[in-house]
Amino acid sequence: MPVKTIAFQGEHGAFSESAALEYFGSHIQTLPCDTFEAVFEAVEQGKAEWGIIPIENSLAGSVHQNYDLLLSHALHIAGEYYLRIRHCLIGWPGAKIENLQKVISHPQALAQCRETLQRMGISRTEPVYDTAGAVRLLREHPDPTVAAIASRRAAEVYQMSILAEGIEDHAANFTRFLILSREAVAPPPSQSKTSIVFTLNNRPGALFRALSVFALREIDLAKIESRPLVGKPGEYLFYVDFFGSLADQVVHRALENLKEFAPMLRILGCYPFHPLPSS
Ligand SMILES: O=C(O)C(=O)C[C@]1(C(=O)O)C=C[C@@H](O)C=C1
Repeated sequence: MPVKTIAFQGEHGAFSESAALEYFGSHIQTLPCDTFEAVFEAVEQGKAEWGIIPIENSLAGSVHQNYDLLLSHALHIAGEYYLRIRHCLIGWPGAKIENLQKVISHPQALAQCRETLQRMGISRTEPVYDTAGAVRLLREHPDPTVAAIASRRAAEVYQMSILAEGIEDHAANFTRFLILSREAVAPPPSQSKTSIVFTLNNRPGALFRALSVFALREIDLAKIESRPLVGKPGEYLFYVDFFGSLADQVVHRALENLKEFAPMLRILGCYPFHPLPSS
């Protein structure tokens, strides 16, 4: 059986790569990409069968750029995966936490460890495009006063020392990843989630009315996110995830109802739901 290629943003050792390996299994080939946009393009152009992107974190919140990319590209959400994010403070062998002057990492990782860094007396941080890339940079520029935040795997890949482990501000630190594909997966009959995006005409109660199409049918919402509608200041796109499958009559009826007054409605994907693991 040919090996499947999964595109992810970052370098070998990134959390996105760990999520891909856990979701698909270790027999896959991973394709590092510089940007999230490049992940979407790799899947569109057939360089990878699937893509994997972070969409939200339980401490630092949503990855807004990926909501925007879901809209500007025609890929489908084919799955989701929650990864427990355990951050390490990684430095040069012999480096000491008390001598650190700067910590570099992906902005999401810095945000997830902000309070711990403060407690350690480290106030200077610098964003880098991914966590594993921060460790590689550290390796290329030997300096015992600089450390990176990344996974244990990244420390192993670049053979650097772990100065502290589990430095996230809260142990319940999970990032939800989405799996992207060119083709929509067949709606799973049960235990599914569906993701949609829609616009509304701004009038009193518009969002209340939109959400009532789900509430009246007892469809359980999982997440709502709003993003600016580019070109129409003051207007928004609403991204909603709910429990249920496109194969369910009740979901079908809710979406037909929403279409009656939503100027735009797009289904981003219907996929097997992945439970949040316990921390
Ligand atoms: O930099 C990485 O290792 C990534 O995979 C990116 C990313 C993110 O963008 O949220 C993924 C998981 C963690 O939340 C921190 C960083």
